[in-house]
Amino acid sequence: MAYAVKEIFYTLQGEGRNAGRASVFCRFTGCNLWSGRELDRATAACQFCDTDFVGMDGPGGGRFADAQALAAAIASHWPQGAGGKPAGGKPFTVLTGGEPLLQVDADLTAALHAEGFEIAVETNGTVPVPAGIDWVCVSPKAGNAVVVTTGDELKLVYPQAGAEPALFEGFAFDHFLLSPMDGAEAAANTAATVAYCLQNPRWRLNLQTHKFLGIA
Ligand SMILES: C[S@@+](CC[C@H](N)C(=O)[O-])C[C@H]1O[C@@H](n2cnc3c(N)ncnc32)[C@H](O)[C@@H]1O
Ligand SMILES: Nc1nc2[nH]cc(C(=O)O)c2c(=O)[nH]1
Ligand code: SF4
Ligand SMILES: [Mg+2]
Repeated sequence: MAYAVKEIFYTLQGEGRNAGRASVFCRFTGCNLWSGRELDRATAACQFCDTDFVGMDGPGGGRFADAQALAAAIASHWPQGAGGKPAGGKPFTVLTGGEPLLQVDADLTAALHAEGFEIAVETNGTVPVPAGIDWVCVSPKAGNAVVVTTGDELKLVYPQAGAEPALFEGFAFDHFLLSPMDGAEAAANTAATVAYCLQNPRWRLNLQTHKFLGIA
């Protein structure tokens, strides 16, 4: 099938347990919880999104006709070392969006594995995960039923009325992370997140390090 991609870029993963790891980000167009238009934000199922995922007009974006074409485009962003081989370290890609699992399928994960990639996904947890994802990060959104209750890290934006952390503690994840909600109340949300983690040591603070580093 074809894939609609907003942008592809090479940076350090800014968040979660893979923070600091060199990564090719592939941002898919579109989300099931918001149109991406500011006019619709106040009535959307997810209202605090910090990301532009509309269209295919970003760097490296476009429509890719099949899985091989998209996997090759992602691979072209990984640095080449001596002899034209990938530079040291296993090539790593983060599939995000928008909601990547509206488009990611087993054809794409197989094509990325054939290119040598380890594959992470950032998902809102409302769509089942296809075969072949190596690292699953679920970030629940209040009011939207989570169907992905197993994975590697559960990264909850805090605070969200109706998505209190305790609701997710029975899920089967290796890591439970709390991210302060960015936006107008970022400073207060950061203080509240620190206080929550101090009171509830099961949860660890997650910071969006790329934002204060000033990298993509
Ligand atoms: C833009 S989303 C795309 C992936 C997927 N749709 C999701 O929500 O997980 C990537 C990550 O950014 C987080 N995020 C979005 N807006 C945020 C905000 N205002 N503050 C903190 N994290 C935010 C999401 O919760 C998610 O973990
Ligand atoms: N550096 C960097 N790390 C990220 N981790 C998750 C991101 C996302 O937008 O999904 C993101 C992003 O956009 N940039
Ligand atoms: S689910 Fe993810 S991409 Fe969709 S609006 Fe919310 S944060 Fe943004
Ligand atoms: Mg982001």
